[in-house]
Amino acid sequence: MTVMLRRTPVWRGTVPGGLGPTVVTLGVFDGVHRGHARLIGEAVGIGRDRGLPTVLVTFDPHPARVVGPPRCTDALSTVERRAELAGELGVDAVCVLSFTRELAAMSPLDFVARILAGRLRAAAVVVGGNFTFGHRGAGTPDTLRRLGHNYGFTTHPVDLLPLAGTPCSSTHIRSCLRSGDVDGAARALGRPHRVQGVLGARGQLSVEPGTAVPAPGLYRGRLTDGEDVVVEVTETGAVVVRAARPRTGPAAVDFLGVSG
Ligand SMILES: Cc1cc2nc3c(=O)[nH]c(=O)nc-3n(C[C@H](O)[C@H](O)[C@H](O)COP(=O)(O)O)c2cc1C
Ligand SMILES: Nc1ncnc2c1ncn2[C@@H]1O[C@H](COP(=O)(O)OP(=O)(O)OP(=O)(O)O)[C@@H](O)[C@H]1O
Repeated sequence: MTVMLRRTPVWRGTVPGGLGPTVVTLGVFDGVHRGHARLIGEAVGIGRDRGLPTVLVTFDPHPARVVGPPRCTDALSTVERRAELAGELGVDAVCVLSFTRELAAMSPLDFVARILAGRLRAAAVVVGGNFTFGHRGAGTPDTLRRLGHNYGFTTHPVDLLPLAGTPCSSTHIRSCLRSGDVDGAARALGRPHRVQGVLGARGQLSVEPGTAVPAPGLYRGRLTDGEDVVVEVTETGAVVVRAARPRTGPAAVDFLGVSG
């Protein structure tokens, strides 16, 4: 288990002693979209009311890369960016669980006993109404509520934030990006979609494999140092930044809209 504390770059190891009891919110949280923000807001509120730290528990890689039917899991954010955004929303610590086949095989009871109650000493658990966990996704918010009676935590299922009739979801944002609808992605995220990577001499932005980039086309973008740029996504999915002031090295570009 990796733990990242706000203003601490990366903490690797077990949950630091003295962190618990905690308020825990659970899920992948890719992109930290507006629905996730509702959930995190609820968790942070409970943490403040009870005087407890709020811990966001996330999974890496995306569980759907390890188990279940294949589906698009292109990453809307790196784990570090997820942690940064969660920190901005008031989360005190982020635990990254390696989603392995071994973890996937854990029963809901084992996950609660060993991880939620055992290591995190959860006093409250906040999840979306559609959250599932444990082998074959058998655990639900109701399972958490029942187990919580024995393990001493309260369970807080949160209604899913809708977006034009359907729940706001990472899947919806990935689908917006695949069709080049960066405005739709931004509406669900609550901010422009950001792609991080390393800028090369000809403006090419090298990104981690499996990063969600918009459909091929030309976009208005902004580098995180504030410069407005044109960004081309090529037919092969390469990202090329056309900046007046070329530079190289680590960079991030926000997709503001379609160009032209
Ligand atoms: C301990 C544990 C075991 C899991 N086992 C499975 C599994 O066997 N099959 C599966 O499709 N998903 C499994 N999952 C993934 C969950 O169903 C779910 O995708 C994950 O908890 C992320 O929730 P979210 O999609 O609401 O963010 C497991 C999750 C956990 C925490
Ligand atoms: N629209 C929403 N409103 C409130 N909570 C949400 C919403 N969408 C997801 N959640 C909750 O946020 C946590 C993280 O969920 P998850 O990362 O699976 O989001 P997602 O957007 O549904 O992802 P994906 O589309 O990839 O399945 C879970 O507890 C989930 O129930």
